Amino acid sequence: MAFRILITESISNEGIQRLQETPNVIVELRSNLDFKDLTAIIHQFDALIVRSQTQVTREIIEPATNLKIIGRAGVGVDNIDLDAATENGILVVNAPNGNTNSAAEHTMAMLMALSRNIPQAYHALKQNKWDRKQYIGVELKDKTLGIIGLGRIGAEVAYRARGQRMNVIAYDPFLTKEKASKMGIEYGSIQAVLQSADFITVHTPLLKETKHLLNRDAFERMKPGVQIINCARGGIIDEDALYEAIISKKVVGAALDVLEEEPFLQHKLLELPEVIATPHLGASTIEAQENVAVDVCQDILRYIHGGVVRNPVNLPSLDKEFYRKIEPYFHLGEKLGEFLIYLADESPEEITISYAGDITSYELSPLSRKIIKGILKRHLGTHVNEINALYLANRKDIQIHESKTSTKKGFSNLITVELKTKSTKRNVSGTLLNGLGARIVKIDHFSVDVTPKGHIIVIHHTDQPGVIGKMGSLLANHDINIATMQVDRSDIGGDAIMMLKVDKHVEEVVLNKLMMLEDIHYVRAIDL
Ligand SMILES: NC(=O)C1=CN([C@@H]2O[C@H](COP(=O)(O)OP(=O)(O)OC[C@H]3O[C@@H](n4cnc5c(N)ncnc54)[C@H](O)[C@@H]3O)[C@@H](O)[C@H]2O)C=CC1
Ligand SMILES: O=C(O)CCC(=O)C(=O)O
Repeated sequence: MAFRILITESISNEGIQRLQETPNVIVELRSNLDFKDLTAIIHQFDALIVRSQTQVTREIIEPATNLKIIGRAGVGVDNIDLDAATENGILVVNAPNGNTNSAAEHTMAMLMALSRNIPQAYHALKQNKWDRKQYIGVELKDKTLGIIGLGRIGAEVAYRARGQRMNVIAYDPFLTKEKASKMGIEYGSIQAVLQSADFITVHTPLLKETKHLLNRDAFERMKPGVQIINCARGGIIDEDALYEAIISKKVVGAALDVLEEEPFLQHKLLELPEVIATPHLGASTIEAQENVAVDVCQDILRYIHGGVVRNPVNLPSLDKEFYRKIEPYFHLGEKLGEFLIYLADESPEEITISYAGDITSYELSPLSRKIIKGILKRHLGTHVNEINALYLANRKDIQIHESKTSTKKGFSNLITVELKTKSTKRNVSGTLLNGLGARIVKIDHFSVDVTPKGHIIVIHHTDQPGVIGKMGSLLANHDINIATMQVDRSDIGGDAIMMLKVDKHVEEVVLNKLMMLEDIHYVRAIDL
């Protein structure tokens, strides 16, 4: 079946072409959709690509029953309801690197236009006013630029501002004094930035914690005559507080590329002569648009081809080399989860995943997600995937524990998954045998050696002469061929387990007959 991609905003052809050239991919460009149209057609698509204007809310995501991936051609994902995407198992990818330069350059353009009143002077000239007194500016040299948020763009702005011979002071929760000093800038608390800067530029994402970061209280702490730049997100600045600070002359200029509601046309801030603005142009360069379109489209193609996406937003990111090494364990882990859930008679309450041996040198959370997916998918079906596995487990009040030890437990690598229900605990262990692939090597306290693939019957019985024979005859009577058999027991005449690999699915009626045989405690038919 074709993979259908909907693109709702203008993105560079460089990216679109790559999608269009891929066999079995259908691309629809629909930049004129309103909310209602989008809600009505979204179920037809496997992927959605947006920039910053399309609001991908829960109301869009919930009817998107076929949607698997949302690509954001840019950095900020505040227009996408990530919780709703994660809950619905939809991967979100973005393009975080492609527009860094452009946004940093735009910030510098705004800073310079602001300090020299360029837009206002140009506007006056266009109205035949030759006014040189009104538009006296200030030099940037030796002024202090305060940067709040020293990530990709903030750091690029810092380097450029140093080039303008400005002093730079920055606050970012991840910035250290050492890192700041290596960059030739000063490390400061947010208060220090607010109090000492002549110009303040914000470069954080819009989050709960950064909403109205520059509020009345923040403006009060600033130096009189400060100027403000926002090329990040509307909402980081409280617009009413900024308006008041300009009216009171505390703030003498503001350059805004973004406002809380976009598109913005008739905003009270735009009426103030101290405010200059652009219509969210930070990333609007040929280069940035090509970069982000190519990056996001390539990630969508990687997804289609089963590869590792580079810029996942709601999944841990995996590097290619790491993925190559851990991928065989993904298969084993998911199969262990699928196997184990068949042994549980009640709903799972706790899942404990224990890793032992060399595998513990890797970051294991992606593997744990696969195992949990394997456990949940028997009851939740294809709805569960590695994106929402943790969320769904959480919603079902299943506790997840993970432990690891580099000490080898009989195998160079061993994964043990334990499933606790109200009345039982069952566990299964698996390993990757060098050159031989995945094996289940332990079920509860019994040792086995079974490939986690195909049709398997697990029989728990009492170790008695004749049990195996009766089983074999019953299966033969139903035309079920046994391919391999494994038996282990705790002691002579004690608890025993039998694992039969058979050539076809075993029907319920046959299982019931097996259960009726003497000395049988339980029987499970597992299809992996
Ligand atoms: N105007 C435009 O067209 C564009 C806007 N952007 C926006 O620019 C912003 C920055 O983008 P990037 O630098 O790529 O992101 P980034 O993720 O590389 O950097 C964000 C930084 O903000 C810091 N931060 C988070 N909370 C903070 C807080 N409370 N106080 C101080 N720092 C905090 C983070 O630690 C991080 O270092 C984003 O909001 C993004 O959406 C990005 C590209 C273009
Ligand atoms: O031009 C765009 O799509 C907006 C870019 C942007 O704001 C971002 O990447 O966060």
